[in-house]
Amino acid sequence: MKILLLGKNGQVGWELQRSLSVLGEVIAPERGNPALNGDLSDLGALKATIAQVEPHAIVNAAAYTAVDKAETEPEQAHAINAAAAALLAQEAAQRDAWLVHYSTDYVFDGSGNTPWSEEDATASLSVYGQSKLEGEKYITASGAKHLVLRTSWVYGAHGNNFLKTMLRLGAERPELRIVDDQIGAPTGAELLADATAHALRQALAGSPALSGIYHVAASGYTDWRAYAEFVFDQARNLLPERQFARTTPIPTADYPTPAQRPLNSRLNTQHFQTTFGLTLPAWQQGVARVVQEVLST
Ligand SMILES: NC(=O)C1=CN([C@@H]2O[C@H](COP(=O)(O)OP(=O)(O)OC[C@H]3O[C@@H](n4cnc5c(N)ncnc54)[C@H](OP(=O)(O)O)[C@@H]3O)[C@@H](O)[C@H]2O)C=CC1
Ligand SMILES: Cc1cn([C@H]2C[C@H](O)[C@@H](COP(=O)(O)OP(=O)(O)O[C@H]3O[C@@H](C)C(=O)[C@@H](O)[C@H]3O)O2)c(=O)[nH]c1=O
Ligand SMILES: [Mg+2]
Repeated sequence: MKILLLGKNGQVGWELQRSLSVLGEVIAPERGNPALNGDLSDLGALKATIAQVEPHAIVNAAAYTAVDKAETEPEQAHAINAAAAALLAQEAAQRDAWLVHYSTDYVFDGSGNTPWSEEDATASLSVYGQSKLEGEKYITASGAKHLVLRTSWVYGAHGNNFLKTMLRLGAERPELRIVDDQIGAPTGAELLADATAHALRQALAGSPALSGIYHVAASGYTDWRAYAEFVFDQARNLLPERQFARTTPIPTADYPTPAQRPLNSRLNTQHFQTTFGLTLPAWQQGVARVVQEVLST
């Protein structure tokens, strides 16, 4: 079993190097390596890499994830999140290989307050979300066997994310103003990588009928301010001698950003849990572990 992993140095890619290793040989090219190039902005090189590896499964954890920057770099976001996804799907279809790909809560407009299901209508508010949505559409239309895993608010000890930003800023400043009207589930890169490996194992052994879009996120939900407050509570318990910022809740209108973000990012994960027989734990569990890991390094 050969698995081609793209984006090995990202939050999720880093954890996939570990979690996929029990399924077979994981080949994870660096981008820009002339011998085996994993650059998603070079479609010719990407095609050659796939031809050289002849994988049974392609797992794509690479993406353009700079949400605000994407507003002024739509071509780059589109190239990585949509055009490269289309090529991966085409190459997977030709070889009858599985394609695992990640998408986002930002494909939704964030209306209402109930969790979004897979079949709910998409309407992205941002360039990033639109580019991810386009990538999804290419994949689902390609005929390739696919697992498109939509997730939310990813964090991990490795890489950049809101949790680590909070620990850094919270140690420097007395007060942080944080939005409390955007709700969602912080999802650990470790959880996502483990869930991916379990689902892919079943997909490889099972039927193409498992092919589809799935929502995969930790259970429960919070808002960004309450999430930050939980992070600081954990941090204060671990390091009582240190000071961490107090947080002040603000509405999204008071925190202007280039990209508009959905207010309701909750994802209904029932379909994923029942299809693959997995239980997605409460978001607090992984956050507590990663706070501990980050503060001990
Ligand atoms: N982060 C989040 O909160 C969420 C992420 N997702 C999705 O989950 C997936 C994984 O995200 P996450 O791990 O957080 O992302 P990261 O931003 O941590 O990692 C993305 C990786 O993609 C790589 N990459 C970017 N451009 C290219 C390129 N042209 N060629 C090759 N590699 C490239 C980056 O490389 P380099 O390090 O060199 O820049 C980086 O290692 C993505 O599909 C993302 O859209 C979904 C919901 C939430
Ligand atoms: C740093 C900071 C952020 N915020 C707000 C801004 C924003 O609404 C929210 C989160 O900020 P971030 O920039 O970390 O979030 P963002 O980069 O938009 O995170 C998103 O990334 C992409 C890749 C996804 O797919 C999404 O699921 C989501 O995780 O917190 C504050 O209110 N105060 C602050 O001090
Ligand atoms: Mg970000």
